[in-house]
Amino acid sequence: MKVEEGTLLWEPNEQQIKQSNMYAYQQWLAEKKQLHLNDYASLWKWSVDDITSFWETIWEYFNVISHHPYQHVLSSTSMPGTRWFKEAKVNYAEHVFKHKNNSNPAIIHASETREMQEISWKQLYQDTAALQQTLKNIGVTKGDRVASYAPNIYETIVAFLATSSLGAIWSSASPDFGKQSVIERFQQIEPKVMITIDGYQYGGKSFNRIAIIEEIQSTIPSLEATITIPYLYDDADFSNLKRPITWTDAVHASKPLELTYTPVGFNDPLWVLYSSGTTGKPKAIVHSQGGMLLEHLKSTHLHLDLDKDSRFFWFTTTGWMMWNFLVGGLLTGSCIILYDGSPTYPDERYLWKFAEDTKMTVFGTSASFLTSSMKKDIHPGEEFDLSNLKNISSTGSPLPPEGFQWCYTHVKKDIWVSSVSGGTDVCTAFLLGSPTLPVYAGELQCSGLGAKVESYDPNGNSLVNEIGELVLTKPFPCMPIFFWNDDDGMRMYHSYFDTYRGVWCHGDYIKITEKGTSIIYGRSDATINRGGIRIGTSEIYRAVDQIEEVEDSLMIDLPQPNGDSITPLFVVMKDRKPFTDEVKRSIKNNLRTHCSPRHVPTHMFEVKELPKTLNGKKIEVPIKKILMGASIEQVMNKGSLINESAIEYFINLAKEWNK
Ligand SMILES: CC(=O)CC(=O)O
Repeated sequence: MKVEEGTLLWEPNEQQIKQSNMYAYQQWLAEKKQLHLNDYASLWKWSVDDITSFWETIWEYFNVISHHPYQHVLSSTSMPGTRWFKEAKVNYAEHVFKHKNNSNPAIIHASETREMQEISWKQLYQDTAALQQTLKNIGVTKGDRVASYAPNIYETIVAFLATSSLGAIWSSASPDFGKQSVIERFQQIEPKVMITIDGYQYGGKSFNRIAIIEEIQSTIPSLEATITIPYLYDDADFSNLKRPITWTDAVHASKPLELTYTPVGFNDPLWVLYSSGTTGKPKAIVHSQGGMLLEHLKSTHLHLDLDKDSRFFWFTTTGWMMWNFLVGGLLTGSCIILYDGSPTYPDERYLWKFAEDTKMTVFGTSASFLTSSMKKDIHPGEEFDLSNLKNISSTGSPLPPEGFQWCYTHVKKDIWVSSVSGGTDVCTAFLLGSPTLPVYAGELQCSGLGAKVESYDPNGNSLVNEIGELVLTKPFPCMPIFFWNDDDGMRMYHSYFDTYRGVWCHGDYIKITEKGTSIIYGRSDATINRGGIRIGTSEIYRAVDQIEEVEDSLMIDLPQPNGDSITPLFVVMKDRKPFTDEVKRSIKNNLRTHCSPRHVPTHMFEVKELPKTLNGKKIEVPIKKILMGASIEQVMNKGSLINESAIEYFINLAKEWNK
C-alpha cells in the first residue's frame, strides 16, 4: 500500500519532550547562556549561524576533559583545512571511561557462535587497561596504527578503546572482507599491530580465515605483533602469524591495572576509515580524536537521546562506519549491544527476538532490513515484547514512507522512527532525528545541530523544497583531517571540494522541506536523467518496491552518444516467482504514475541477485561503468562485495552490449 510522503505518523507528547536530552540542553542554554531557543528550528539556526558559540557550548555542556586549554574554537571558517580547538589535548577513551562506575552493563553481546552475555563497566575498564599494557609492551605509542580484522564482538571494542587510550590510530576491516580488500586498506597505513580472529560463522556457515590472514600479513612488513582471538575454534593455529599473543594473555593482569590516557592534539587522528571509490585504492579517510568526540557526544546524546539507562543497538559489521558510531554510544554511558552474524539467521525474525531478549531501547539497522521485514510481512510487535523499545533508527539508503508506516503498524504505535544520513566521510549522520520532533513518512526529521546542510542547484544557489546536491556550507568538526598518503591534499580536495568552491559536496541528492525535514534521493552520480528530468534512484526503487512479487531492483542510466540515455531495470523476484508480463506491466505503470513517463525503463531484466557491498548497498555507479565498457578491475575490488558472483551477470551483459 502506497503511503503519501510527508504524512504525519507520530508526535512526541509533552512528557516525552520534557524528558529528552535535547530539551535539557535547551534549558541549559536558556539558564547559562540566556539563549531562549525553544523550538528546534531556531536552535538549529543559531547552531549553524554561530558555529563557534555552538561548538563551544557542546564542549562546556559535556565537560570535555582537556589536558591543555584551547586557543580558538576554529582556526578559520574556510574549507578545507579548518582546524578546531587548536592547542587542546584530549583523549576519546578517557571520555568513555567517565562512566566506569556505572552499575548498568556496558556491553551486551551475542553472535551466531556465542550466547548472549553482559559485560560490566568494571570488566570493560579492566580488560582495556590490561590490553593497553600489552600494547605498551609491544611498543605501541601515539600515532602508531593498530589494524583490526575482527568482527563486531566484545574484544574488538576493548581493542579500540585500548588503542585510542594510547593516542594510537585505529583501523578496522571486517573479516568478511576479501584478502585483496584488506591488503589495499592496511598496506596503506603500515600498522604496527594486528588484532585478528581465526574465523567466523555467518548464516550457519563457518569461514576459516587463518590462511588469508597469513597472506595478508606477508604483504605488510610493518607488523610487529598480532593479538589473536580464538573465536571460531578453541585450538586455532596462529603460530604462522607475526609474533602471536593470545587474547587471554593480552588481557591477563596479575592485579587490576589503572588505565592511563595519552592526551593528543584535538586535530590528531583517532581512526582511519575507508571508502572505495570507483578508481584506485580505497580512500583512507582520517578523522580527528576531538572532532569525533564532540560530534559523537552531540549526536548520540542529543539526537539519539542516549544516556546511562539506554540500550543502544545497531546492526553493523566492523567494516562500516556505523560500528564506530555505535561505539560512540559509550560516551553517553549507554550500554551498547553487539551482534555478529546474519540478521536473518536462523530466520527473518531473529533480530526482533534479540531486541526483546536484550531489552533494547534503540534498534538501529539499515533501511533494507526494515523494508525486507515489511516485504516478508513480519509483525514483530505481535510476536515479541518490545516494551522497552523507544526508537527505531535506519540508514544505509533512504527508508521509503511505506517502511516508516510498517514500523508504526507492525512494530509499535508509540515509537520514534528516525531515518538518518551521513556516511563514512564524516563518520556520523548530519541528517538525523530529534526526540522533540514529529515523524513524517519518508522524511529525515532534521539537520543535525551545527551541521549547515543545504541543497544546491548547479550554480550554488540554495534550494528549499527542490532537489539539489547535498552540501555542507560551513565547517563541521568531524570532516576528515586528511587522507592517508595524500600529502598535497588533492585527493581529499577532489573528493569533496571541487564541485562548489569552499563547500563540502557530499554526492547525494536531497530535498530540504520548509519544515526543516529532508528527503534523500540516492547518490547524485547515479541519478536517472531522462530528457533533462533528473530523478534519484530511491524514488525508482520505492515505486518498484510496491509491487508485491518484486524483492529488489536496480536502475542504471546509460548515456548514449546521441544525448539520450537508456535505462535498464534489473529485477529480483521474490521467492523465485515468475517475471511475467503482468509484473512488467505493473512496474511500468508504477514508474509512470509515481515518477514520470520518462522513467519507465527502456529494458527490463530478471536477475537472481544484485551485487551489494559488504554493508548491503547497491553498487549503482560501478555497474554503470561496467555496462559502459569499463573492466571490473577499473571500477572496483570484487572483494568488497558480499556476493562476488552476482557481478558476473553484468560483466557478461556488458560484453554482449559492447561487442
Ligand atoms: C549514516 C550513514 O549515512 C550511513 C551510510 O549510509 O553509510
